[in-house]
Amino acid sequence: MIIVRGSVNRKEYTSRFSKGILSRSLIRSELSPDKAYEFASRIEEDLKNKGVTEITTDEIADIVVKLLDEEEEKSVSERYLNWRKVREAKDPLIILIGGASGVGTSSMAFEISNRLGIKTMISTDMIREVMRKIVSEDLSPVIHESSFLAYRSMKVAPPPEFDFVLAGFKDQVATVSVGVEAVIERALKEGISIIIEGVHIVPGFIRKELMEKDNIVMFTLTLSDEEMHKNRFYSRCGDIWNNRPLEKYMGNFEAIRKTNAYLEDQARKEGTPIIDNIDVITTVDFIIETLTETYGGMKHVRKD
Ligand SMILES: Nc1ncnc2c1ncn2[C@@H]1O[C@H](COP(=O)(O)OP(=O)(O)OP(=O)(O)O)[C@@H](O)[C@H]1O
Ligand SMILES: O=C(O)[C@@H](CO)OP(=O)(O)O
Repeated sequence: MIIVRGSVNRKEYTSRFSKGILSRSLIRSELSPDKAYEFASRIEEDLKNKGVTEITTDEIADIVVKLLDEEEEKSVSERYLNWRKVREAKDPLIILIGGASGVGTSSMAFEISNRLGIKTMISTDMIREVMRKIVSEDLSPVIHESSFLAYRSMKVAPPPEFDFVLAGFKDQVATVSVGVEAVIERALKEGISIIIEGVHIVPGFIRKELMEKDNIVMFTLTLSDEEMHKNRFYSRCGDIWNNRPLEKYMGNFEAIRKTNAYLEDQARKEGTPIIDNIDVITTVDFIIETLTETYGGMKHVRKD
């Protein structure tokens, strides 16, 4: 039996060498499950042949990187190392992924959570749903509508020179942002990494003293191609569990595109990393590389 020594959140642990655990971290680096399991089996076999009975996670990582560099593209070992940088950091990582309805924030959040092994993920739609139960429609009518339809329930119509769709959208975002900040503060207090995604993650709406922390990183997803954006709604409505009617989004597509343009403007104004969410791998690589540049720097890697 091979004993593995490692540490998580500065707590030392020992466990038996597991091909399954090693395979999962290789799959996160975009290796196919079969190849990941084959690599894990070869590494275990090699350790046994050398009579190794105890090894550290860092030593395993060195063996993995050497093998990946010998047999795979450089990008695979880079992904593997990026993932370890983020996991070894001493501060919890709070990733905020915003974008207009249908752009792909939920899907990208799921991909990133898999790639980085971040287990906690919440959507701003869920936060809004909780707020709807607590805050009555009389008190805050704007949160009881979709973001792109919030204008319909504004108590006072905006001045004629204002865009009414964006006036309602901003009202709802400002209100739901209070809930988003509460989740961020709780994650910081508990010391857990989390991904928060949704239309209410808008640059400029989260308190500056939170956004100035370099373990809180926001991304804005956009879709410059309107047809591709429309197709995203068709694709989502094809999901078997989907109960959101396609007509609602197609019938308000122009309003949704206005929120997309507004999100882009806010991202440019606030210097928020923005990506055209055309392709899953490109988007995920962009987010991971940006995180590694900002968050993965030496100042975050655990010293002890
Ligand atoms: N990069 C991508 N490439 C191809 N398809 C994508 C991509 N991102 C998302 N999709 C698909 O687009 C559809 C909408 O994605 P998703 O549900 O994540 O959007 P959303 O932004 O969360 O929407 P909403 O905020 O309204 O829930 C889904 O069917 C998803 O599979
Ligand atoms: O408010 C919105 O824009 C969307 C975002 O997902 O939510 P709903 O499905 O309630 O319209």
